Amino acid sequence: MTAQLLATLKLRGARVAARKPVQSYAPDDINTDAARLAGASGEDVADICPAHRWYPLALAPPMAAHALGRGPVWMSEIISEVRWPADVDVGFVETAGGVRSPLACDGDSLELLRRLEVDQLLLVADAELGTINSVRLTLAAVGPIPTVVYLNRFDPNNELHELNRRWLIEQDKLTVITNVHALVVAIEDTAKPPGRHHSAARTPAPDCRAR
Ligand SMILES: C[C@H](N)[C@H](N)CCCCCC(=O)O
Repeated sequence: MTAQLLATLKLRGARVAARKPVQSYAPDDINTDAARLAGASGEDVADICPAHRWYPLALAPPMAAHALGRGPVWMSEIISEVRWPADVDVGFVETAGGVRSPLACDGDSLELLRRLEVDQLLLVADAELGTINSVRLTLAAVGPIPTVVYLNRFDPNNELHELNRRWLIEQDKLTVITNVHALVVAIEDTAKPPGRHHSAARTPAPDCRAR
């Protein structure tokens, strides 16, 4: 979804950039998140996610790093590796998992958003049963960051999807978007260049003891 969003913004003339500070993925996944983002933004994939932050194992990144025998992942390091080109209108930071999913031994996606001073959250949620709970829990964790909720795989003919959408708008007073074109318009209306960024195991525990 982020890749489609980037590609559409770019087609409409915006200078876009994406960052994925760390990625983990199934070893047979040849189209990683960073590769998809690079295909959409036109950037070098290593600018999106440095090669040494690729962990080919479907676990949270610090767990994957440990299981692969790689060094520990630290928040300060992955944050210091996030650099933006000078001439960008909209920058996206893509996290991994949910906001409380570990990104590093000493921090999660929520901490990344805070430390990067993200000024807008694009919360991608499933349109299906359970979405209201997960949206509410996420927003409770995140606190007062302007947020757009995007309901992924929304089918307007699906009554549950439509009831979920209306509940989040009417009861929770959220901005809820269900198609990429409406999302593009919302982002174009509110985008600020990054600097203020925009956005978005069964193995042994990782060794996070020593730096
Ligand atoms: C491998 C997968 N696609 C993601 N990159 C990692 C998701 C980690 C979730 C961890 C958790 O919250 O328990």
